[in-house]
Amino acid sequence: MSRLVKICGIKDAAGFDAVVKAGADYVGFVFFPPSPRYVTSVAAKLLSERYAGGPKRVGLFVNPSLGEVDDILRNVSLDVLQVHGAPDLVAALRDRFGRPVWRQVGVESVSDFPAPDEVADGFIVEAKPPKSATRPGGNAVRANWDLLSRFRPAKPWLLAGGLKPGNVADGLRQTGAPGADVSSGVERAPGEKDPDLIKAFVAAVRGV
Ligand SMILES: O=C(O)c1ccccc1N[C@@H]1O[C@H](COP(=O)(O)O)[C@@H](O)[C@H]1O
Repeated sequence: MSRLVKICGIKDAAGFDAVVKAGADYVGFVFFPPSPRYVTSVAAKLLSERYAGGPKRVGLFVNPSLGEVDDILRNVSLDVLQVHGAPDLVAALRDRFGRPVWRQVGVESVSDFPAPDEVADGFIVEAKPPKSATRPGGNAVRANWDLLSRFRPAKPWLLAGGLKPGNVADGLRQTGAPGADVSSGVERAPGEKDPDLIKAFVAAVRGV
């Protein structure tokens, strides 16, 4: 089985070009202003236009209003919406925008696993944020892989949280996840992507 790979938090041309060159399946733009990876929709559009084809564009939102997502989609074409928010919000976004919506979920126990009847098109699964965190994701915290080896949803999902080139293969094997999503593990400083780490991360996923 070929695993999927998403590189999230791209905000400049060097990072975008590295994702394309490495052959990742998805590139993520963070539309959450407090994040060091925040990018405007205009900047995301300019980056997206650097290549025809290439990775699918994922927009990351934290509890957005429908109006906010609408404004962003007027500027940049996104293939997938990745959302921190309740299942009801996911359903509303799917209805309104007619494109796949993935819900980002923090898991600490089996009771945090999404319900089998959730309408999301997929899940990004990571650890819950530490109490001191200023954002709900992208905190470089590794999920409980042993717990996730019991997560077998009917929908596609990506393992996230604290992944790096050196641990992603183990994470995928141990959890059986169909793919991986990374942000801080391919950075040299918060928000600054490192092309060599992006290349190494994608190669590590492809090697599983
Ligand atoms: O990256 C962010 O700044 C961010 C902000 C708000 C919500 C999610 C965010 N990132 C996502 O979190 C996971 C794990 O990231 P990491 O590899 O541990 O840094 C990933 O899906 C990011 O896209």
